[in-house]
Amino acid sequence: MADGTFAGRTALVTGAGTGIGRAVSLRLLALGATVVGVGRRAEPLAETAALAGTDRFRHTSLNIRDREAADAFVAGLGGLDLLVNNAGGQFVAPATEISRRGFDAVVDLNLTAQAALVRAAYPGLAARRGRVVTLSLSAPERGIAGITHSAAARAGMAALTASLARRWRADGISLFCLAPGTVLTDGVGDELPAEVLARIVATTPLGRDTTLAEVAEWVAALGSGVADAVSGTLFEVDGGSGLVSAASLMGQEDR
Ligand SMILES: CCC/C=C/C(=O)SCCNC(=O)CCNC(=O)[C@H](O)C(C)(C)COP(=O)([O-])OP(=O)([O-])OC[C@H]1O[C@@H](n2cnc3c(N)ncnc32)[C@H](O)[C@@H]1OP(=O)([O-])[O-]
Ligand SMILES: NC(=O)C1=CN([C@@H]2O[C@H](COP(=O)(O)OP(=O)(O)OC[C@H]3O[C@@H](n4cnc5c(N)ncnc54)[C@H](OP(=O)(O)O)[C@@H]3O)[C@@H](O)[C@H]2O)C=CC1
Repeated sequence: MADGTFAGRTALVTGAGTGIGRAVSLRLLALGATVVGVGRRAEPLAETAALAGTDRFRHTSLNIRDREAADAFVAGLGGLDLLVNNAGGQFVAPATEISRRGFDAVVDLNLTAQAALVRAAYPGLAARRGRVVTLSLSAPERGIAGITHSAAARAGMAALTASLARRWRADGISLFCLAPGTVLTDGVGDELPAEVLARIVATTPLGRDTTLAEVAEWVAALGSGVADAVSGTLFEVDGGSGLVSAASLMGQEDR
């Protein structure tokens, strides 16, 4: 993306204090955007602000699962050029060991709360003919044993994105899902043992992880408008890992 691509544009990035959300925020800022970063914890957001070194980064503690607070916050932003629905995640567990509360928490974070953010952002996006980029997982519709709750939620978000794209085209709004392969963030490191991560990366056809810089550039490109001939699509920017990793994150004994 060329310098200044986002000058005068405003983006909301969820999960902006860590990993992918931080990298995306810094890239959008470098391209001239004003970025509103949210997450539950103030400290990582403040670290992103220090790295950004510009008053074009504004940050606020917000739990996107707190529906009333999230709706009010998004409404208060007014016109919005880009929503980056990045806050998400799950825990790895056999399907038979996921409690009702555990299932609900993951579906709430990765589908219901993300969908509510998109809904809340609609007036602001329509005012600016804006875009939505939702971070997702590769090939959720082909199944990912070990994170069945998250695969179900991400497939739901992909379906919602496609459904809204059909209707919101008339308002000039484009929506995308972006599934990176393995991005070696602290978040994924906390979630999966190092040997599992190494196996996933080693079996990726490209032979490596997806870098933060690659993910950030893809989000910037999708958010910029260069891809507006497309809408409603899930892009798998994963080095082919979705082709081979749909089997299991856990091993054959998973139920
Ligand atoms: C993996 C492939 C590539 C993907 C990479 C990434 O996504 S990188 C991004 C990586 N980053 C992230 O993933 C970060 C985002 N993740 C999160 O914010 C949270 O982990 C959460 C949303 C998944 C749960 O949020 P919350 O605060 O609502 O959770 P809570 O503590 O209140 O528990 C609710 C229920 O869940 C249950 N439970 C929890 N852990 C386990 C477990 N290991 N086992 C079994 N169950 C578990 C817990 O027991 C409870 O049920 P119970 O016992 O009452 O019946
Ligand atoms: N890393 C990878 O290999 C891959 C990652 N992804 C997806 O990309 C996204 C970012 O992942 P990554 O950067 O690696 O992981 P992180 O764990 O670093 O990022 C998750 C971010 O979301 C925020 N967050 C979590 N829950 C909430 C909430 N309820 N309200 C507000 N913010 C919340 C966290 O901040 P806080 O805790 O302060 O709220 C954190 O900043 C996730 O959706 C992840 O599933 C997809 C495929 C692969």
